[in-house]
Amino acid sequence: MAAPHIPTPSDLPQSDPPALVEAKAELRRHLRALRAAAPAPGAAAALCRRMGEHVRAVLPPGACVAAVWPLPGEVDLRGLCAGLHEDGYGVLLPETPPRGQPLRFHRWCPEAVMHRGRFGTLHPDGPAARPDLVFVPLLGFDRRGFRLGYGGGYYDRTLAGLPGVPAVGFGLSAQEVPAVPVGPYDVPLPLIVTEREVIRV
Ligand SMILES: Nc1nc2c(c(=O)[nH]1)N(C=O)[C@@H](CNc1ccc(C(=O)N[C@@H](CCC(=O)O)C(=O)O)cc1)CN2
Ligand SMILES: Nc1ncnc2c1ncn2[C@@H]1O[C@H](COP(=O)(O)OP(=O)(O)OP(=O)(O)O)[C@@H](O)[C@H]1O
Repeated sequence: MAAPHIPTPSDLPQSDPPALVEAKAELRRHLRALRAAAPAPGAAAALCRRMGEHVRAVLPPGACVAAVWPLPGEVDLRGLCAGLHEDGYGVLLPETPPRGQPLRFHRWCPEAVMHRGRFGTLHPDGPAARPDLVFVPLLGFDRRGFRLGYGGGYYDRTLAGLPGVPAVGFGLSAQEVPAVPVGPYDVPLPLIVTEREVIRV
């Protein structure tokens, strides 16, 4: 059997084709509107609980988990971050670099000084660190593990630079769609946690 073809930067276009960019933008608008409706009571707390259970099942204390500091409208992971920190896990949060670069992760603790970054994000002061697991925020997702974010391509680029590091998508079940439109850089997530289930692809 022929070896699978792994695309390299030299044979991939620099961005998605225009029709795909438009299809993703349209779905983002739809998902943002959907998200603006109040989520089911308890759904965010249930999602955070499942995410914490997943970390504790697959990683020993001392390991580093990359989460995100909430942007408006997103599930708030700050309680999860505090709980993991309390249990001895390293908690990392992303610094958002200029578009085209991968995210840089910094260690967070409850006393951390937070800096304002691009697109309204906040990240902790302090040294950069390598995660042992990356939680990936989802605006939308499908059962094949494909995801849609805010369109920066940040996570696709970041995960491409962290081979072997488990990536776990997270979102509310209301964010599931039949099929996310995908391009050459979109790599499916092996695992997605929602408030209802853990989807293994
Ligand atoms: N909480 C959180 N942090 C995160 C992400 C995320 O999805 N959620 N990211 C995931 O990659 C990175 C930041 N990526 C982003 C990329 C683009 C935009 C953006 O274009 N924002 C628009 C408008 C947003 C809106 O319509 O509300 C803007 O600020 O103009 C925001 C974040 C890293 N940190
Ligand atoms: N590894 C990569 N190398 C080069 N270009 C990439 C890479 N990953 C994604 N891109 C390009 O970045 C652009 C944005 O990607 P996409 O629309 O998939 O973002 P997203 O996954 O929704 O955003 P995010 O990852 O920031 O949440 C697309 O044009 C895509 O082709």
